[in-house]
Amino acid sequence: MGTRCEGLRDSLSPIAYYEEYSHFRLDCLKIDDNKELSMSANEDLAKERARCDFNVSEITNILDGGIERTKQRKKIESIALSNGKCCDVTPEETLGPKERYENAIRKSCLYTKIVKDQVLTLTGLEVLGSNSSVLRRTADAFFKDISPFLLHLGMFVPTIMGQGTPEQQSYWLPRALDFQIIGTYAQTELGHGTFIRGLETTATYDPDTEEFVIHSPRLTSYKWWAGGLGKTSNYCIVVAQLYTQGKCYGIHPFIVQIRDEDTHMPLPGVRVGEIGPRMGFNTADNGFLGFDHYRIPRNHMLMKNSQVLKDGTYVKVASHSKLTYGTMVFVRVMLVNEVAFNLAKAATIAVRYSAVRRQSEKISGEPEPQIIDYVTQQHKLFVCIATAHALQLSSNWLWKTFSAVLADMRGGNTENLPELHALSSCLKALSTSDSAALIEQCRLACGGHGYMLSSNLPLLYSFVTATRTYEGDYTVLLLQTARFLIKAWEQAESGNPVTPTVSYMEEAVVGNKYKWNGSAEGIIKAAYYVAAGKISSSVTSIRKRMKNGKAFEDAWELTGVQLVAAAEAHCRAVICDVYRKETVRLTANSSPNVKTVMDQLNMLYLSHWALERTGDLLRYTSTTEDDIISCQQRYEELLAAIRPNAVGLVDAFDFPDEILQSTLGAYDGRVYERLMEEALKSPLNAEPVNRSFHQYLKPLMQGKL
Ligand SMILES: CCCCCCCC/C=C\CCCCCCCC(=O)SCCNC(=O)CCNC(=O)[C@H](O)C(C)(C)COP(=O)(O)OP(=O)(O)OC[C@H]1O[C@@H](n2cnc3c(N)ncnc32)[C@H](O)[C@@H]1OP(=O)(O)O
Ligand SMILES: Cc1cc2nc3c(=O)[nH]c(=O)nc-3n(C[C@H](O)[C@H](O)[C@H](O)COP(=O)(O)OP(=O)(O)OC[C@H]3O[C@@H](n4cnc5c(N)ncnc54)[C@H](O)[C@@H]3O)c2cc1C
Repeated sequence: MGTRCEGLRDSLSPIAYYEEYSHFRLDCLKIDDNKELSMSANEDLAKERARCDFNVSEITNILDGGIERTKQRKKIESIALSNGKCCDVTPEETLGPKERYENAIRKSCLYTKIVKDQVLTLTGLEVLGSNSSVLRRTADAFFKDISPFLLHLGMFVPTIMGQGTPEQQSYWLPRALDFQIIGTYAQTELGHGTFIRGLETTATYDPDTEEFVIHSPRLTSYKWWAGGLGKTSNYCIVVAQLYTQGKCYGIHPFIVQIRDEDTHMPLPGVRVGEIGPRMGFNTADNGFLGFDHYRIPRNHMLMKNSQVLKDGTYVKVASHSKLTYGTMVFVRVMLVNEVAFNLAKAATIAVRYSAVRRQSEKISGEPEPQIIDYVTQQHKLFVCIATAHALQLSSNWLWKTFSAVLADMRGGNTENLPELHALSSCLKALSTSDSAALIEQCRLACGGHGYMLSSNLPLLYSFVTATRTYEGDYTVLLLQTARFLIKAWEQAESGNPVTPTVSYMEEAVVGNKYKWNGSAEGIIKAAYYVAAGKISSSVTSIRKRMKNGKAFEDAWELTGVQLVAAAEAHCRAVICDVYRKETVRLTANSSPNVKTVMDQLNMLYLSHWALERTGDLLRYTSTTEDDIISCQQRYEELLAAIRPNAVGLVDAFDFPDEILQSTLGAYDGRVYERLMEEALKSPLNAEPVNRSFHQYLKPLMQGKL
């Protein structure tokens, strides 16, 4: 698929295996003689591109954040892709767990070298911050699954940057950025993931030696899950309960060396390993880690937010108690972009495939239509394109909000941190949950072939569905947002000013019912009214329960289902609002056809969610059945209007084949040829008869077992 890259045949044993079976493979390919396997591009896709009525690169530039950023992305992509060593000769998913991991390390080192030698010199450190999505895109040309180094750049480095003092940063960052050390982020334990105040690993300060003693008192205190921890990392951030002068001060981050820098052997007092096969992330050596009274120097505690002095005195530096959670907030912000990118990939695969695939007859005896011409298929797919746009634009907006709050906090102002926490929590929850569901929808839209790993859809799903859990589970994060919403509601009720993202409450607390109008702005306002209605209902339930004698905590817990729904509705309204405003802003100077198609996608998203939430609209606004009927009609008109531009729209995501890594989604649409090429690489096709025939089947068939 894409350009197959050679040149790595001697680096791994599976390659030799491949060499052997390639004779058999060549035999099979004799099918070529019958001209069944065509090398030319698919005609239907070519026709689709010819009928697209807008300038594809204009939308690419909008999504990239401007023409200059597109140019820079393409430059970085071409550096990485022209290296010619990115692809596997043997599909990575056909390797055993050990070979797969070793292959992932080989590719990670290769990729890191390219980034260090060529990309960083071109872009500077910026590529690790707001521009890191470029690295993520390019990395996908190397990894179908996950790089074992993901947590190094994704969390180890950001934690040092966010939690270390300037001195600690100047000591650790050069080593980490130069990959002299490789680290990860070990917070979750066997016994606790969500409730981090309940973590059990301890870090007890010993003033005599000026060291911390890191200890895992019981099985449930073992660190569990950290990516790259099992075999790759020699350092990691360990989050542990800090004890000094006989008192526990709660969880704090420490940099802990776990393996010898030369031999890579686990250090005495450290027990580390890999946690075993998982649904996805199988090349990321997620690990476990335990300590037996393991000592680290005092200055290995990351001390930007709080310090332990030589004599053991604890000093709180930060002005907000939750600043230690900063890395999690940062990664939640990054994840919105991450899942938008993965959804865009899935949409590209499924839309291109649906233009190539022909199935059934609309009218008996007539040629089979492209499946993309079924309105039900359009219903499955176009919302995926629209959601990828919605999340991409929301992620850019969230990044700006995050950067502004960070700048405030550098000046000591943490006033906007609760709003940022509420926003990043719900956007992380919804974006990951929507993307996982829609990627699965893309897979289902591709029928049986979507089930093939070579389509890349199953791997995309297994990766993205994990994002719903890690970095804060969906429900738990929505409940965090709900805390903020309920407080804001109470503020609005008592006539006090509220922050911008909840300003809709000021109007809603008065008790007006919103009158439906089908414009974009009308639907957004309705969405805010639904959110307000759900928040108001939750507040009423909590108060009623408290009136009946429940404590606040119990009343809150019993209202949990409504609170999650309220936070979901709030976040949906925010996404709809941001998506609309950003679309209008970003297409202000676009050519008319780009403006039209972007507006259609935006309206499709808004109508889709209005129809999905019909019950809420009928309950919390004065929307009527006739309004719903006209919304449905508008939605179906939009499907028809978008149809001719569907392939152009996914082309605008601008994924090179090497990054898409899909038999079904490659640019030229040679779907069937690629499926067969990939099938022939299956290790089971290495020989005409498998040895199990002689060992088991034959004796069974001949009654000799
Ligand atoms: C080639 C590479 C390129 C690089 C690019 C990278 C791309 C990136 C993509 C991918 C990389 C990443 C891959 C990652 C892999 C996975 C990593 C992991 O999973 S690491 C583990 C994460 N673990 C969690 O997230 C635990 C979730 N749990 C929690 O966050 C907390 O325990 C929580 C929030 C559920 C409760 O915390 P409480 O118990 O301390 O807090 P309470 O008592 O409930 O609240 C007190 C107050 O503090 C606020 N609060 C809580 N958290 C806050 C926060 N973070 N900020 C501000 N306020 C917060 C609350 O809202 C509350 O506020 P009021 O009192 O109501 O006003
Ligand atoms: C692929 C993957 C990679 C990961 N990588 C890392 C890593 O690198 N480093 C790291 O430290 N961790 C990592 N994790 C761990 C991850 O952060 C946790 O799994 C996650 O935070 C959820 O915690 P948990 O597993 O303890 O689930 P639990 O908290 O046990 O949740 C189980 C269920 O209980 C519910 N629940 C829990 N608490 C509440 C509540 N208060 N109210 C209502 N419902 C609740 C949840 O909604 C969920 O349905 C990774 C996880 C995965 C799957």
